[in-house]
Amino acid sequence: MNVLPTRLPGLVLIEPRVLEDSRGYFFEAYQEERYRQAGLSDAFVQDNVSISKAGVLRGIHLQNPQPQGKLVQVLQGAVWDVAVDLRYGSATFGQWEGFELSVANHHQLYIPPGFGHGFVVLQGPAMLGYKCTAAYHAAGDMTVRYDDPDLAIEWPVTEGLIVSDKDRAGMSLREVPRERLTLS
Ligand SMILES: Cc1cn([C@H]2C[C@H](O)[C@@H](COP(=O)(O)OP(=O)(O)O[C@H]3O[C@@H](C)C(=O)[C@@H](O)[C@H]3O)O2)c(=O)[nH]c1=O
Repeated sequence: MNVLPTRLPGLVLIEPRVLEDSRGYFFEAYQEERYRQAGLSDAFVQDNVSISKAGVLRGIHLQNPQPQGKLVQVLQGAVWDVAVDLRYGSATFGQWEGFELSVANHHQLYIPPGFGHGFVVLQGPAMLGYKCTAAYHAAGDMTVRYDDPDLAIEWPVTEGLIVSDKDRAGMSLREVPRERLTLS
Protein backbone atom coordinates (compact mmCIF):
# COMPACT_ATOMS: atom_id res chain seq x y z
CA MET A 1 0.00 0.00 0.00
CA ASN A 2 1.03 3.62 -0.40
CA VAL A 3 0.81 6.28 2.26
CA LEU A 4 0.09 9.55 0.48
CA PRO A 5 1.08 12.95 1.88
CA THR A 6 -1.33 15.26 3.68
CA ARG A 7 -0.81 18.73 5.16
CA LEU A 8 -2.34 18.13 8.60
CA PRO A 9 -0.28 16.25 11.22
CA GLY A 10 -1.82 12.86 12.02
CA LEU A 11 -4.09 12.80 8.97
CA VAL A 12 -3.17 9.77 6.82
CA LEU A 13 -4.28 9.03 3.26
CA ILE A 14 -3.84 5.40 2.25
CA GLU A 15 -3.91 3.82 -1.17
CA PRO A 16 -4.29 0.06 -0.63
CA ARG A 17 -2.59 -2.41 -2.95
CA VAL A 18 -5.37 -3.74 -5.15
CA LEU A 19 -4.90 -7.20 -6.66
CA GLU A 20 -6.91 -7.59 -9.83
CA ASP A 21 -7.64 -10.78 -11.73
CA SER A 22 -10.22 -12.11 -14.16
CA ARG A 23 -12.82 -12.37 -11.36
CA GLY A 24 -12.51 -8.82 -10.12
CA TYR A 25 -10.21 -7.52 -7.41
CA PHE A 26 -9.10 -8.05 -3.83
CA PHE A 27 -7.46 -5.78 -1.28
CA GLU A 28 -6.73 -5.82 2.40
CA ALA A 29 -8.83 -2.99 3.85
CA TYR A 30 -7.07 -3.08 7.21
CA GLN A 31 -4.09 -4.96 8.57
CA GLU A 32 -3.02 -4.07 12.09
CA GLU A 33 0.76 -4.15 11.80
CA ARG A 34 0.96 -2.37 8.45
CA TYR A 35 -1.57 0.32 9.37
CA ARG A 36 0.23 0.88 12.67
CA GLN A 37 3.41 1.54 10.73
CA ALA A 38 1.46 4.06 8.64
CA GLY A 39 0.62 5.98 11.85
CA LEU A 40 -2.65 4.39 12.99
CA SER A 41 -1.59 3.35 16.47
CA ASP A 42 -4.95 3.15 18.29
CA ALA A 43 -7.10 0.02 18.25
CA PHE A 44 -10.47 0.16 16.49
CA VAL A 45 -13.54 -0.74 18.54
CA GLN A 46 -16.49 0.06 16.26
CA ASP A 47 -17.28 -0.34 12.54
CA ASN A 48 -19.97 1.82 10.90
CA VAL A 49 -21.71 1.78 7.53
CA SER A 50 -23.86 4.57 6.11
CA ILE A 51 -25.46 5.03 2.74
CA SER A 52 -26.20 8.48 1.36
CA LYS A 53 -28.13 9.69 -1.66
CA ALA A 54 -26.75 12.14 -4.20
CA GLY A 55 -26.61 15.62 -2.62
CA VAL A 56 -26.30 14.40 0.96
CA LEU A 57 -23.81 16.25 3.15
CA ARG A 58 -23.05 14.89 6.64
CA GLY A 59 -20.95 16.74 9.20
CA ILE A 60 -18.88 18.31 10.48
CA HIS A 61 -18.94 15.82 13.35
CA LEU A 62 -16.73 15.21 16.33
CA GLN A 63 -17.10 13.58 19.69
CA ASN A 64 -15.71 14.60 23.06
CA PRO A 65 -15.38 13.02 25.59
CA GLN A 66 -14.24 9.78 23.94
CA PRO A 67 -12.88 11.40 20.73
CA GLN A 68 -12.88 9.01 17.80
CA GLY A 69 -10.16 8.33 15.25
CA LYS A 70 -11.83 7.17 12.02
CA LEU A 71 -10.56 5.13 9.10
CA VAL A 72 -12.95 6.00 6.29
CA GLN A 73 -13.45 4.32 2.94
CA VAL A 74 -16.11 4.27 0.26
CA LEU A 75 -17.68 0.95 -0.69
CA GLN A 76 -20.06 2.30 -3.34
CA GLY A 77 -20.16 5.59 -5.27
CA ALA A 78 -17.94 8.55 -4.42
CA VAL A 79 -17.69 11.28 -1.80
CA TRP A 80 -15.56 14.31 -1.08
CA ASP A 81 -14.38 13.71 2.45
CA VAL A 82 -13.13 16.49 4.68
CA ALA A 83 -11.11 16.43 7.89
CA VAL A 84 -10.82 19.55 10.06
CA ASP A 85 -8.18 19.92 12.74
CA LEU A 86 -10.20 20.85 15.85
CA ARG A 87 -7.52 19.92 18.38
CA TYR A 88 -7.35 23.04 20.50
CA GLY A 89 -3.79 24.31 20.60
CA SER A 90 -2.74 22.54 17.40
CA ALA A 91 -0.55 24.58 15.04
CA THR A 92 -3.07 23.73 12.30
CA PHE A 93 -6.21 24.36 14.40
CA GLY A 94 -9.20 25.20 12.19
CA GLN A 95 -7.49 24.05 8.99
CA TRP A 96 -9.15 21.49 6.75
CA GLU A 97 -8.20 19.14 3.96
CA GLY A 98 -10.52 17.37 1.52
CA PHE A 99 -10.04 14.25 -0.58
CA GLU A 100 -12.12 12.32 -3.06
CA LEU A 101 -12.77 8.82 -1.75
CA SER A 102 -14.47 6.44 -4.14
CA VAL A 103 -15.08 2.83 -4.91
CA ALA A 104 -12.91 3.47 -7.98
CA ASN A 105 -9.81 4.90 -6.25
CA HIS A 106 -10.10 2.75 -3.06
CA HIS A 107 -8.46 5.55 -1.06
CA GLN A 108 -8.85 5.46 2.71
CA LEU A 109 -8.56 8.43 5.02
CA TYR A 110 -7.51 8.13 8.65
CA ILE A 111 -8.85 11.07 10.65
CA PRO A 112 -7.23 11.31 14.09
CA PRO A 113 -9.14 11.79 17.37
CA GLY A 114 -9.96 15.45 17.94
CA PHE A 115 -10.59 16.19 14.25
CA GLY A 116 -13.96 17.03 12.77
CA HIS A 117 -15.20 14.91 9.88
CA GLY A 118 -17.75 15.39 7.13
CA PHE A 119 -18.44 14.51 3.53
CA VAL A 120 -20.62 15.34 0.56
CA VAL A 121 -21.75 12.78 -2.00
CA LEU A 122 -20.18 13.18 -5.44
CA GLN A 123 -21.73 10.06 -6.92
CA GLY A 124 -24.70 8.47 -5.19
CA PRO A 125 -25.76 6.37 -3.60
CA ALA A 126 -22.52 6.45 -1.64
CA MET A 127 -21.80 3.78 0.93
CA LEU A 128 -19.23 4.69 3.56
CA GLY A 129 -17.55 2.16 5.79
CA TYR A 130 -15.50 3.44 8.69
CA LYS A 131 -13.72 2.05 11.68
CA CYS A 132 -13.63 4.06 14.92
CA THR A 133 -11.10 4.05 17.76
CA ALA A 134 -13.80 4.84 20.36
CA ALA A 135 -17.43 3.83 20.60
CA TYR A 136 -20.25 6.23 19.75
CA HIS A 137 -21.28 8.25 22.74
CA ALA A 138 -24.40 10.34 21.99
CA ALA A 139 -23.79 12.81 24.83
CA GLY A 140 -20.37 13.71 23.40
CA ASP A 141 -21.58 14.05 19.78
CA MET A 142 -21.17 17.56 18.31
CA THR A 143 -21.74 19.22 14.95
CA VAL A 144 -19.84 22.22 13.66
CA ARG A 145 -21.63 23.95 10.76
CA TYR A 146 -20.36 22.72 7.41
CA ASP A 147 -20.66 26.27 6.06
CA ASP A 148 -18.98 28.04 8.98
CA PRO A 149 -17.25 31.04 7.36
CA ASP A 150 -14.30 30.67 9.74
CA LEU A 151 -13.64 27.18 8.39
CA ALA A 152 -14.36 28.25 4.78
CA ILE A 153 -14.52 24.69 3.53
CA GLU A 154 -14.62 24.67 -0.27
CA TRP A 155 -17.29 22.05 -0.81
CA PRO A 156 -17.37 20.81 -4.42
CA VAL A 157 -21.19 20.53 -4.25
CA THR A 158 -23.23 23.45 -2.91
CA GLU A 159 -26.58 23.23 -4.73
CA GLY A 160 -29.49 21.04 -3.63
CA LEU A 161 -27.74 19.79 -0.51
CA ILE A 162 -29.58 17.34 1.75
CA VAL A 163 -28.51 18.06 5.34
CA SER A 164 -30.01 16.62 8.54
CA ASP A 165 -31.84 18.90 10.99
CA LYS A 166 -29.14 18.06 13.55
CA ASP A 167 -26.41 19.24 11.19
CA ARG A 168 -28.32 22.40 10.22
CA ALA A 169 -28.51 23.19 13.94
CA GLY A 170 -24.74 22.80 14.34
CA MET A 171 -22.56 25.42 16.02
CA SER A 172 -20.04 27.66 14.37
CA LEU A 173 -16.51 26.92 15.57
CA ARG A 174 -16.54 30.21 17.54
CA GLU A 175 -19.60 29.00 19.45
CA VAL A 176 -18.01 25.72 20.53
CA PRO A 177 -16.87 26.00 24.16
CA ARG A 178 -13.09 25.38 24.17
CA GLU A 179 -13.45 22.75 26.91
CA ARG A 180 -15.55 20.67 24.50
CA LEU A 181 -12.55 20.32 22.16
CA THR A 182 -9.71 17.85 22.47
CA LEU A 183 -6.45 19.43 23.57
CA SER A 184 -3.57 19.12 21.14
C1 LIG B 1 -22.71 7.82 14.45
C2 LIG B 1 -23.74 6.91 15.14
C3 LIG B 1 -25.08 7.21 15.05
N1 LIG B 1 -26.00 6.43 15.67
C4 LIG B 1 -27.42 6.75 15.54
C5 LIG B 1 -27.85 8.13 16.01
C6 LIG B 1 -28.97 8.48 15.06
O1 LIG B 1 -30.18 7.91 15.55
C7 LIG B 1 -28.62 7.77 13.77
C8 LIG B 1 -27.98 8.70 12.74
O2 LIG B 1 -26.95 9.41 13.39
P1 LIG B 1 -26.24 10.65 12.70
O3 LIG B 1 -27.26 11.54 12.08
O4 LIG B 1 -25.32 11.27 13.69
O5 LIG B 1 -25.43 9.90 11.54
P2 LIG B 1 -24.31 10.50 10.59
O6 LIG B 1 -24.72 11.89 10.19
O7 LIG B 1 -24.06 9.54 9.54
O8 LIG B 1 -23.08 10.61 11.58
C9 LIG B 1 -21.80 10.28 11.14
O9 LIG B 1 -21.33 11.32 10.30
C10 LIG B 1 -19.98 11.22 9.87
C11 LIG B 1 -19.65 12.48 9.11
C12 LIG B 1 -19.04 10.89 10.96
O10 LIG B 1 -17.93 11.39 11.04
C13 LIG B 1 -19.49 9.85 11.92
O11 LIG B 1 -18.63 9.74 13.03
C14 LIG B 1 -20.90 10.10 12.37
O12 LIG B 1 -20.93 11.28 13.18
O13 LIG B 1 -27.71 6.72 14.13
C15 LIG B 1 -25.61 5.32 16.39
O14 LIG B 1 -26.48 4.59 16.95
N2 LIG B 1 -24.29 4.99 16.46
C16 LIG B 1 -23.35 5.76 15.86
O15 LIG B 1 -22.13 5.42 15.95
